[in-house]
Amino acid sequence: MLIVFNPAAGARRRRRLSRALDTLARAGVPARVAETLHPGHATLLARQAAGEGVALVVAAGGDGTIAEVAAGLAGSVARLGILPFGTANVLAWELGLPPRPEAAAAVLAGGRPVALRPGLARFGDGTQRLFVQMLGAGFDAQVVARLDLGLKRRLGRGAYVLQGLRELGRYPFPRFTALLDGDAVEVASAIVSKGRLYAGRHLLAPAALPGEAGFQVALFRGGGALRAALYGAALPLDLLPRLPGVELRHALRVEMRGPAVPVQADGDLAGALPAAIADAAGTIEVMLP
Ligand SMILES: Nc1ncnc2c1ncn2[C@@H]1O[C@H](COP(=O)(O)OP(=O)(O)OP(=O)(O)O)[C@@H](O)[C@H]1O
Repeated sequence: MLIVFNPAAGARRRRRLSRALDTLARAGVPARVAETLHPGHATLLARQAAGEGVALVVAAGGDGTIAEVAAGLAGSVARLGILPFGTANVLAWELGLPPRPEAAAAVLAGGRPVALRPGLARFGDGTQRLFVQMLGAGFDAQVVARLDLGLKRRLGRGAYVLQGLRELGRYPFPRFTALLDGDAVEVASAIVSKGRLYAGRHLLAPAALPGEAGFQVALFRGGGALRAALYGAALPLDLLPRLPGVELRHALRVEMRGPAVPVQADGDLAGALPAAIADAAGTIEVMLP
């Protein structure tokens, strides 16, 4: 087993890592640790490990680290493990993974593999981005783009709230076109989701099913600071999907065109529109309880 550890993800991450390693050692499971040195490094480390025949490559970090490791494992038979040490850990909540390092390590040692079907975004500049949980275009990506890593370390998820409030006053909410299996909708923001949850444990897409082909797409037709503030307030109450102006639809393919609004994937800035999103070519087996 190789553990790809992102030292920049989440809080108290080194202590969490040593608690997970203790559990693995007690269970007699050999584990090697490789630290990421820069964004994107986890993909290289995972790809190399899969090429060397490592059977289980573990992402120790948040959703961004998981997505990077998954991108490195795509097309191989290596399995994905998760030690949820990030800030929001949306995928871990979605999959029912335990947050305590000891319990998460026990899943690596004795869990069952389940197929995960990531999404893949292709951008107009030719770049591609694999994502495991969700991709957002518009306001949420603007918040992610402007978020300072130091602030995130100090405040955790509160940093997103603070940055969101800052962006309310300056984001212009440009409209763009989302094509859902060819059907055009004008929106101010859109979130293309594999799962039910968003920004931690908050409900975004109640109809999402694990392993399902395609995506649940949350369409935010109206822009403006007031409306975005309302959506932000509704999110922790799990009321967002029920608000007027929020529409949820299933689609196998999503294309987004228009002004170059920012796009985030799994909580990290990924690029700007235009983007075309579909399921990635294969599945990846992830270890679950
Ligand atoms: N050594 C490093 N220094 C700085 N950034 C790094 C390093 N290694 C990886 N990264 C980047 O850190 C970013 C954040 O990681 P990640 O998403 O895993 O944690 P998080 O943001 O705390 O958690 P979550 O996404 O669950 O909120 C990723 O974009 C990753 O590319």
